[in-house]
Amino acid sequence: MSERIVVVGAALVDDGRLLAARRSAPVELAGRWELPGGKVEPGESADAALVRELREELGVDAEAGGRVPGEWPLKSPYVLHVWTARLRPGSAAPEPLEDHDELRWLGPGEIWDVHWLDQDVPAVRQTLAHLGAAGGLTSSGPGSSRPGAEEVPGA
Ligand SMILES: Nc1nc2c([nH]c(=O)n2[C@H]2C[C@H](O)[C@@H](COP(=O)(O)OP(=O)(O)OP(=O)(O)O)O2)c(=O)[nH]1
Repeated sequence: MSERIVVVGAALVDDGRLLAARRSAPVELAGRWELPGGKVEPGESADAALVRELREELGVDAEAGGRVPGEWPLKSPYVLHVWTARLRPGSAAPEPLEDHDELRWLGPGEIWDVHWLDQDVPAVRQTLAHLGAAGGLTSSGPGSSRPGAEEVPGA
């Protein structure tokens, strides 16, 4: 029997930008970018895990929104679920306290400027579609960079 363990990743959005975090460990993931988050513990809800992980890793007071539809396989036995999240009023700004050595807030035209973990690319793409449908971020995918495409002239 194979047991799956859910890793929750946060699509933390603030002021129309998505937070990306560069992993500092383990060595095979170091230097690549991900959605901050971590493993859901036994008996813990996914949204509670997300809030806990964001507090531990980034020092922020966040609240979970909704789950982005989909599930992405990571190294067995892990699977990635993505939840939208936002900072609560009065939260500290995120800092790379644990697991990461750099953070970047990415605007709609910058999403693919960072070297996401390979396994995160489809999750990020789906997250953008989800956020775009909700009136949030929009961006074209990796390899289809169209500078300025998201700018709507003449408003
Ligand atoms: N948080 C997160 N982990 C990811 C992503 N993509 C990806 O492959 N992973 C992997 C890295 C790790 O092997 C695993 C999650 O581990 P973690 O180290 O972030 O979780 P954690 O804080 O609960 O870990 P732990 O040190 O307490 O055991 O999933 C992602 O976008 N976000």
